[in-house]
Amino acid sequence: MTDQSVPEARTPAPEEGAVDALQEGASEHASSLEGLSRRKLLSTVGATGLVLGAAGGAVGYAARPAEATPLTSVGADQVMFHGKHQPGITQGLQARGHLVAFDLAAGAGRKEAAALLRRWSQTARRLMAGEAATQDDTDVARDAGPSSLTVTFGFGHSFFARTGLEKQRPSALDRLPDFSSDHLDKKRSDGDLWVQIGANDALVAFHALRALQKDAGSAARIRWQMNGFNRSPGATAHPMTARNLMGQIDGTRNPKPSEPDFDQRIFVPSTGEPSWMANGSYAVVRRIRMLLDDWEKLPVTAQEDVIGRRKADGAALSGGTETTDMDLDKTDAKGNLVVPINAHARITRPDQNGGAAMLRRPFSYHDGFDGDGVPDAGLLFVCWQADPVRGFVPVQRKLDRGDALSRFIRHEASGLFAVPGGAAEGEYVGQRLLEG
Ligand SMILES: C=CC1=C(C)c2cc3[nH]c(cc4nc(cc5[nH]c(cc1n2)c(C)c5CCC(=O)O)C(CCC(=O)O)=C4C)c(C)c3C=C
Ligand SMILES: [Fe+2]
Repeated sequence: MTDQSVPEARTPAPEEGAVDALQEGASEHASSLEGLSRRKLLSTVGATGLVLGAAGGAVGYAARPAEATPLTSVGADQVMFHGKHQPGITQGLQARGHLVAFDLAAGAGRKEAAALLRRWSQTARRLMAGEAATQDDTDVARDAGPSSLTVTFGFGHSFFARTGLEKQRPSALDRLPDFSSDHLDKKRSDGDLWVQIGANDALVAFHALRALQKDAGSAARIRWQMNGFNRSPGATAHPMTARNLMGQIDGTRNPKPSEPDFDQRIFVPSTGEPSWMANGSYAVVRRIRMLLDDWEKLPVTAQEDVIGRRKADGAALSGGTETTDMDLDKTDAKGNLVVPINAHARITRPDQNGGAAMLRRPFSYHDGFDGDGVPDAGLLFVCWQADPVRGFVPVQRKLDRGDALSRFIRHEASGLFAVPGGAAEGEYVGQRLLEG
């Protein structure tokens, strides 16, 4: 029963009286609480019908049975760290996200990078399983289950020169072209290493962020960090496509894993080049500010023309429901196209871009208000593809020439990262690059 791999410092210390209560029907569990992982503790007591909670107004952690309070599935949901692909690509949107870029420290090279990726992978595996990070865990995520935590690691263009691995740099990682409408802040762009953290609990996500930052030690320092969010699971009456901060249903036409060409579009094939990128993917990250003061002045019908879809239910302006195919040729009584020629959802379609497709998996962000009250809010646009030159780039080139949405958004930061395939048991992410 006891999981010796979990540091004692992270085990819950039941409040006085709590153990007594636990012993009613669960004495074997109460006596072996020491050493249980956070997740195992929750599921074990859950199975006995008892749930530990921090109820009762106690300061800090109080393992106290809260009768008939089930552990919600939000906390219990777990994503596996090991697998063919890294986590955090095909999973559903999480309520909380941190995007962080690190630069290797001066003097740190391939050896230090390998040790760092090993440490990071171990930490990510533990945290995603609901376990403690280290002996001196901060307890920030104590009481919570894994909460669908995912941690994803990527390498930026500059990583390869710093580690003497230029020959291993994929051509797909060539720098993105300049786009005429870009307003990029270089300090918040690019980076040697990129980490994406997502979870359905804000404390679980922050806990992972802090643990990974500590793991970086003297090998790497944070270059930039962005914090994002999505709707909380269970907030809507039934599962729905997400909304963004413009109020639109966003994600409707994302490629679906059930589609036959999904893997081909999103992942480097297992026989792909370079071989260390087998089953990996490329993430384009753009911090896109929404000019909400301008957007919110538009009547809803004008907003709908900008996108080409209805705001309420996401259906194409040509009719039907959210999932009905858009009729690009449909005209109204006056002969005008019902989906305007410059509508964002028309212009970005794969069939209008030589098949270019990407999996969009964004977080919204809000970093307060500028001095004049203008919101600094928008989309941390993260999209995944097997090759950005055939995914993001042609679509963004077209958007850069001006679609109807362009005057309401501004690209303020950018990054492109090679995200290797998932680590097998006993391996760390990027091992085939760093030790190959
Ligand atoms: C370069 C790629 C894209 C950027 C940048 C982008 C920014 C952006 N998009 C929205 C809102 C919506 N986008 C929608 C569809 C859509 N957008 C892209 C690409 C980029 N968007 C694609 C490939 C698609 C799907 C096209 C298709 O296959 O039909 C939609 C419609 C609903 C949907 O399908 O998701 C909305 C709404 C915002 C707000 C934004 C920048 C802030
Ligand atoms: Fe879009």
